[in-house]
Amino acid sequence: MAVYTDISEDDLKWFLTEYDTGTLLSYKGIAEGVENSNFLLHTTKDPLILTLYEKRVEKNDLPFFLGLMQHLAARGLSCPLPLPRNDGALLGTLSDRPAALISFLEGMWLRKPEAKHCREVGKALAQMHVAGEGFTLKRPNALSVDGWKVLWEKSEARADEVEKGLQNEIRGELDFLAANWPKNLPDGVIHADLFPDNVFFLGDELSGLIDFYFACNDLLAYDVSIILNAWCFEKDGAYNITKGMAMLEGYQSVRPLSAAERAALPMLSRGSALRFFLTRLYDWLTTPEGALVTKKDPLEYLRKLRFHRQIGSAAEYGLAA
Ligand SMILES: Nc1ncnc2c1ncn2[C@@H]1O[C@H](COP(=O)(O)OP(=O)(O)O)[C@@H](O)[C@H]1O
Ligand SMILES: N[C@@H](CCOP(=O)(O)O)C(=O)O
Repeated sequence: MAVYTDISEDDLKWFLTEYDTGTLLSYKGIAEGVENSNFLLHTTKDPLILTLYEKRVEKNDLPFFLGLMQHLAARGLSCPLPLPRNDGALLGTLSDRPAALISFLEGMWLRKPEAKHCREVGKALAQMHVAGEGFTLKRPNALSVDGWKVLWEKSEARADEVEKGLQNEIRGELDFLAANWPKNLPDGVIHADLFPDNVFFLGDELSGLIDFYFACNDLLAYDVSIILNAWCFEKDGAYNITKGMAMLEGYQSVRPLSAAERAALPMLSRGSALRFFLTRLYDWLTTPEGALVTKKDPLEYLRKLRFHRQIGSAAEYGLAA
């Protein structure tokens, strides 16, 4: 699932009068996704995605997300483009939610990505980092070290229900990362959630990136650590160095990592594993039984975090010297 808010056909038709979309032929809710309600619309013109922004998305951040998609698309990155209303605004209101129409991107996400796909993802992330230069709006990363503490405080008391000993382990990890978090690395606009379900392929060719709703300004190499975590581990928890090597080669074919970024990669990977552990843990503990949304396993990211703790240098991820 992600259809948290239902819409009526009459309300949708009324909403569309503000846009140059052609006539509505059909619409349906999209089951995938976690954060927002998404619908696929067929009209007499191009197909469109309608997104209703739900409670975890801060309304004040929407101009950043939608403006970023425009900025990246204008610089040649394949990503959805928000459709302006007749008055030029990118946002409207539907069923009492902020709502936007964005272009439909062809392709589908890969359930079993291989090393060749990881190379394409690395390359596309670097292209996004380069294309993001010059984007003037700013959005600090709410899910970095300070945000992790806030999130942890909401789950801490019940953490041992998920695994005994977690309270102590995570407290120690947060203190360690706060004391050792890298500074003075190159920063810019990062995607911050470039998981397999947010990258579309047509055959083996990457057709585009979606879901910019965690995008923010942060360390570029932190985004690299996120894709290593999201793409390069197998279902049994093993790190696949062939995938890591391909991904890092793909990234560096567009934007070579500096020596300081390379050295920081194990720490950044530890941090990004903790970040996804914490959001998943919070959702795990708070999503009511029977809710239609599929809960993601926090322990998957705890295992990744433990793996990164014993990494000596980025060469162990497959980073060429
Ligand atoms: N621009 C798009 N083109 C095609 N499909 C899309 C597009 N945006 C979203 N989708 C579909 O909607 C699903 C959920 O979108 P996503 O942005 O990941 O939602 P959420 O932010 O709720 O996680 C995607 O997996 C995809 O199937
Ligand atoms: N990628 C995150 C969850 C966010 O889901 P998305 O559907 O918005 O990409 C995770 O796996 O924990």
